[in-house]
Amino acid sequence: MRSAKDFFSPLAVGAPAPVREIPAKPSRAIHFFDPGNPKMAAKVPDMVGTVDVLLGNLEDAVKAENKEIAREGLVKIGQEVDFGPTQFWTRINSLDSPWVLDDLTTLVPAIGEKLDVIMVPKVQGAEDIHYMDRILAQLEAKAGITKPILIHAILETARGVANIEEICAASPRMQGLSLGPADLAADRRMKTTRVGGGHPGYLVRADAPRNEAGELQYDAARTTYQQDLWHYTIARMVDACAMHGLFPYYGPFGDIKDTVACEDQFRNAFLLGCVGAWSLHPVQIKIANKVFSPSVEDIKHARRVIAAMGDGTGAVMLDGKMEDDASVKQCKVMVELAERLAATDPDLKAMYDAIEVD
Ligand SMILES: CC(=O)SCCNC(=O)CCNC(=O)[C@H](O)C(C)(C)COP(=O)(O)OP(=O)(O)OC[C@H]1O[C@@H](n2cnc3c(N)ncnc32)[C@H](O)[C@@H]1OP(=O)(O)O
Ligand SMILES: O=CC(=O)O
Ligand SMILES: [Mg+2]
Repeated sequence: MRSAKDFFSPLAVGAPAPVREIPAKPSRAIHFFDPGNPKMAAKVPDMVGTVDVLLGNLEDAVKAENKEIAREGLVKIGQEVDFGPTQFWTRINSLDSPWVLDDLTTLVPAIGEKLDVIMVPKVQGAEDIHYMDRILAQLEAKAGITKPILIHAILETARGVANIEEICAASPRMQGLSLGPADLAADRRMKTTRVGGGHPGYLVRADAPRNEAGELQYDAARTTYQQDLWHYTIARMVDACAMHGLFPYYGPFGDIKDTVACEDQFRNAFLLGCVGAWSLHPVQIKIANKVFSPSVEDIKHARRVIAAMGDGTGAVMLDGKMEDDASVKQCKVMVELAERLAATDPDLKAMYDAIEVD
């Protein structure tokens, strides 16, 4: 591990200086597209401004025989499209694949100045981030890139989850983490075959009722409550990210048609502290934009608490509830997020501006 003294030194002569703070840019939906799929690629220019992040995916979901076409397609898009307020990310192939070296040596010189973040799949430990950190510095130096490309790691191996702290702390380039529930389930030998989301078998059941004689009726109909398979990992990811100044994201929700359950899964992640989720299909962008933006009710309440709390210390009663130093901080989290999102989302700005605080 590098010492605190040289943590922020470039790892190659001529590479740009690492950032000291990860910019909190809107990233409610990280929208995946296959740059080698002509239909999807053609939609990218029109999606600019409608989604916070456009990500050209080179890894899983791109067939082995199309890896080069996808990489070339991404270079073309990167060179031709003006991304305006939308961030431009890519997911490269995994570090143990035969494609990743070509991904990096092609993308950084060709479109490195435009790429905000590189998502690295199947990260196992700090050694993977150190590898990326050094090679990116070398490539940036060689290509004369002026701003460092950030790294986003997917949490999708058991070892990656076990090493989550060292992954987050491995480089000043670390931008965030995403939960990768499909690969993680396989790697952990979980018994779900779904790409994210819940599972009807993962539940708790209400206690058995008793009959008039006081005997337990195990066969009686009982309410069951489906639980969230991903709660533990998401909560762990949120803590690690908050501690290290990074941003946590829920990953893919594969049941594209079930927009209702997708919204629930995204909302759980939002409530736990995630800033966004992946969108695999255009229909999921709207869901993420809605769920990861504080609601009008939340902002109305937060503004009332902040106003009532004055200098932010002490305790007051508002609508029959106690508010104090801690709850005003919770409210500020909401208001600051709303302001940040509203700065690039005029519809959201209009919605928040119309709120009247009584
Ligand atoms: C576990 C993981 O690693 S998840 C991350 C990797 N997976 C991905 O990136 C998957 C990305 N998404 C996709 O490949 C596709 O959305 C699929 C395969 C899920 C569904 O594709 P389709 O069956 O074509 O969906 P559908 O018919 O509803 O598409 C409607 C239109 O939206 C387009 N579209 C679909 N997905 C996308 C997308 N992600 N981005 C842009 N356009 C898209 C289609 O090309 C189609 O265009 P058309 O109207 O001009 O014909
Ligand atoms: O890459 C994502 C996953 O769920 O696997
Ligand atoms: Mg994966």
